[in-house]
Parts: sequence; structure tokens; C-alpha cells
Amino acid sequence: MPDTVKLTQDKPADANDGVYAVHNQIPSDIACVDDYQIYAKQALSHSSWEYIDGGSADELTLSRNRSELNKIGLMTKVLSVNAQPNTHTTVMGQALYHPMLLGPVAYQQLAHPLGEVASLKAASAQDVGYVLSTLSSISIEQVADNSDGSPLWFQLYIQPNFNHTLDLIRRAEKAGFSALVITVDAPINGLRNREQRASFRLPEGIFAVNLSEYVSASSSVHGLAGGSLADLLNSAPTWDTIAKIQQHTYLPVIIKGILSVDDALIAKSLAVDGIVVSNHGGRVLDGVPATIEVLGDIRQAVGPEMSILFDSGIRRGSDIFKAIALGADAVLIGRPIMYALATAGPLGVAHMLRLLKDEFEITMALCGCKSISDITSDKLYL
Ligand SMILES: Cc1cc2nc3c(=O)[nH]c(=O)nc-3n(C[C@H](O)[C@H](O)[C@H](O)COP(=O)(O)O)c2cc1C
Ligand SMILES: CCCCCCC(=O)C(=O)O
Repeated sequence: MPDTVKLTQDKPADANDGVYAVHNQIPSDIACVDDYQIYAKQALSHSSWEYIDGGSADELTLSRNRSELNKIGLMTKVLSVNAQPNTHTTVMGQALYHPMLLGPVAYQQLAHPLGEVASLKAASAQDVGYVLSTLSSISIEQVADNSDGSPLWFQLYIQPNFNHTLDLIRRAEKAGFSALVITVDAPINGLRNREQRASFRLPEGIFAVNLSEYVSASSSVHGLAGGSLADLLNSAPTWDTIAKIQQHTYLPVIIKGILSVDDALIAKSLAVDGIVVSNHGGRVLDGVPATIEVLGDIRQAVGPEMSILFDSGIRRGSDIFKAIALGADAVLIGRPIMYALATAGPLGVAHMLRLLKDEFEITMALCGCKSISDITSDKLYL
């Protein structure tokens, strides 16, 4: 960890806005990602907690993401691995030391004053790739300045004005990002009842800085252009918008938020470089299936060549193993970034990633997998 980063900042006695990590070191009773969730609830303000931790409506999909992963068993293979498993892989030609990246998560200064710079530095320290949200609280350029060569991708929320979308893409290209992850599953916000009950508003000073030239970024909860449902839907992107973007960038394009075979096949027909099988962590349309339920069919439909990333519900190294066994090339981590940032800043994120890496390697070894290509569905107990 470069020493230019102060690892954590103490929470002032009178602070209750949840923007300071409370621990200067990793609490000794944190042994897994879920333990970070418990600490984060104490560290964050109630409304930030509800925004970060919550899902949409009755949270059926949020809990289904976990319960369906938990239903999948593993099968041991004994006496077959006697060296540390090799976790190296490539996605769209980009080398990953581990089949995981930190996913795009907005407004990370809600959890720590160093926000996205803190999580990026932690990811780099653990040789883990990073996806920056359009709605980051620190700018594209400033985050990129802190990159040290691990894969750095930009998540794009398509803007109502296409010139603004193009400007974001140019900025990401110029700053050195190496892929564009276009999120398509949230043209409008989900019914976030927990946020509503807690009257969640972005605190003063935290806003979608990348959009401030285009809209009054602090004027709405999410920094996207405000407006009625009709206004938002009238400017919602379509597959034609994706095709148009492909003509305007040299970056590989990944579509985030695919749940059905039909949509995966449309993405394939457009020759996009990859998809993320995602339900946005159960934060948009409640009632859709868990991502692990649809992953296998999507892989079978698109064939072995297309890059598939996976997210929603990853909390254990064994979850990463299950996703790969069912067809993912790598996974994205969502809420755990914020849980770990809120608990212990960049140190917490680095530790959280270390826990996942260790769990993943242990799972590989005990299931008889020496390398990523050994992780196949016959290693699962279904
Ligand atoms: C607080 C928060 C903010 C998020 N912001 C974005 C975002 O800006 N762009 C995006 O594509 N996904 C966003 N997501 C969704 C994540 O990228 C990811 O799909 C989801 O969190 C995965 O589920 P998990 O939290 O169970 O790991 C956000 C998720 C959370 C929890
Ligand atoms: C209209 C969609 C707003 C999404 C805001 C950020 C995000 O993706 C999330 O909170 O989830």
C-alpha cells in the first residue's frame, strides 16, 4: 500500500454522517465478508446504510441471490493437488491474477473520505482489477492517476444527451481505462423502499462529479438528470444506442445487467466483447431470478468464446468457484467494497479481498483444481 494514502481516519466524536471509517486496524473478529457487513452497519449513518445495503421493494431478489448460491454444493477430489492452485486467467485478452474485480459502486465517499481512490489502491495492492462507476464521487481522471497497471475499466451510464455519453467515453479513453462496461439494467431507479423510509439523500459534498458539467449533479439523489418517469424512459437507451457507442470507441464493450438468454444472444449478435450476468445486486427489479440460476443457460446459449462476468451475491471464495463452474470467466464484487471501506478504509478493502482470494484458493485445492480451467460443473454437487 503506497504510504501516500493514510489508511483510515478516525470518526470525529460529533460525526454521524457515516463518512469516516471507524477502525484504524482490522478488528480481530473479522474472519469473512459477512463480518464486514456487521461492522459497516455500526460505522455508517442509518440512511447511508439503507442506501448501500438495501435492495428493491421486498428484497426477494436480494435474498434469492444468496440463497440460490448457498443451495449449490461442492464436491471434493482428494489426493490430487499438492501445490498452490494457479488463479491466473484472461478476460478479453486482459490478464487477471484472480478471477475477480471490484465492481462499479457509486459514491464511495459515503463510506470513506478517500472513496474510490481508497478502493482502487486496495485492489491494486491485492492484484485485483477495478471497475469505476460513472457515479463515482472522485473524478475519472483523479482515480486513473492512482492506477498502477492492474486492469481498470470504466462503467458507463448512458446519458440522456448522447454528446455527454461520448464525452464520458473520451475521458475514460484518455485516462487509460481499458474497457467500457455499459450498465443497461437501471434506466430508471428501482423501488428502494429502505432508502425512501430513511429519507436517503447524498450528504453535502458527495455527488456524481463526472456528471457535474452535464447536469446539476447534486440536484437529484443519484446525480442523474432528474425528471418524471416519462422523461427518463423517453431518453432511455436501446440496443441501437449500444451499436452507436461501439462505433465511437476502440475500447472493448461489456454489457452489464443481462439476465435472459434472449438478451445475451442479442448482445452476442452485436459482437459486444462481453456481458455481465447481473441483477444489480437485487437493487432494481425485485422478483427477478438470482443470477446463479440463469448463468448456466446463458453460457450454454452464447457458447464458450464470449466473455461472461458475473455478480450479485458473491460473499465467499466458494461463490466465485461456483460461478466459474457454471460458466463465468470472472466475478464482480459489489457491496463488500462499501462494507470494508466503512469499517477500515483501504486496509479493510485489501483485507476483504485477501479473505476472498484465500477462500477461493482453498476451495480450488479441496475440489482438486490446479488452475481455473479445472473448475468445471462436475466439481459441484447439484
Ligand atoms: C451502493 C451501490 C452502488 C452501486 N452503484 C452502481 C453503479 O454506479 N453502476 C453499476 O453498474 N452498478 C452499481 N451497483 C451494482 C453493483 O455494480 C453490482 O452489480 C452489485 O452490487 C452486485 O451485487 P452484490 O452487492 O450482492 O455483490 C451498485 C451497488 C451498490 C450496492
Ligand atoms: C437510475 C439508476 C440510479 C442508480 C444509482 C447508482 C446505482 O447503480 C445503485 O445505487 O445501485
